[in-house]
Amino acid sequence: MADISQSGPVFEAKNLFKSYGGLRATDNLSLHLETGKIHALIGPNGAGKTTALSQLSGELQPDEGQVWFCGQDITRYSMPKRARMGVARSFQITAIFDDFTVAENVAVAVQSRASHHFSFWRAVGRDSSINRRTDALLNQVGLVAFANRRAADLAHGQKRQLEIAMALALEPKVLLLDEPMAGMGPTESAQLAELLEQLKHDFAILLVEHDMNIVFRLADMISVLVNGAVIASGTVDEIRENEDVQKAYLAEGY
Ligand SMILES: Nc1ncnc2c1ncn2[C@@H]1O[C@H](COP(=O)(O)OP(=O)(O)OP(=O)(O)O)[C@@H](O)[C@H]1O
Repeated sequence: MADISQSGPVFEAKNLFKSYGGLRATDNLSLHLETGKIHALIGPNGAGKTTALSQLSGELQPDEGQVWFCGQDITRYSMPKRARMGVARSFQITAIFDDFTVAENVAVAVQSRASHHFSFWRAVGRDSSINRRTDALLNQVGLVAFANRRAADLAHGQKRQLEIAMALALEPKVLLLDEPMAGMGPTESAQLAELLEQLKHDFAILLVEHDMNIVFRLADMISVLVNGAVIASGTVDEIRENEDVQKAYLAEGY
């Protein structure tokens, strides 16, 4: 079992390298995540953000380097195993069933978690505990009013909220969010940003995001990736003022 009582970073990447042929997509990448903080990973198109995220989630193995979670080396663990331990990647591991209602989708996720978590069933009735947990998750992400709506009929932003509820059903400690605002209008983005701000108190969050307004609003820490390497890491103010970042990235109008 992972030790979650230790202090310090809950999740850490140490000196990751990943190459495709002659292309170094990840070049000595290190970063750490702490509970209560959002760490944004930004960089121009092709900088290696998705490749990095995939190594953190377990979808991709690094050529070199390590990934640590709660004091345990999880580098060789698969994505499902990491997810069960508490490392959730949204929005690619969660598949919404279009013909199910919103509540049914969340209930499926709750049930799948429960099947790996025997103590969940002790002393409580099976269905009522699933329903209670489902209701709590719908409440947490602001979808209670849509519980009985077909998932296919949700607006784009609501689907993202549903995906977050499904990710939270896994009882994660770490949330790896891959461009959660993609395809959203300003109102939906603002709503999701508000939700992430609430969630961050309980989780360690890595946010890969193109929308710099959202990044500057939400992030506690920012790492800037260029050609697979972190060229700067710091607070929002530090990154805004960093000349290398301005030259390599912000000046390009991102
Ligand atoms: N499976 C692969 N085979 C070969 N090259 C790859 C593969 N996956 C990614 N790459 C290359 O690695 C580099 C980093 O890609 P990646 O998708 O991680 O960047 P990104 O920062 O997420 O880009 P974007 O912001 O456009 O999504 C790119 O040059 C890309 O073409």
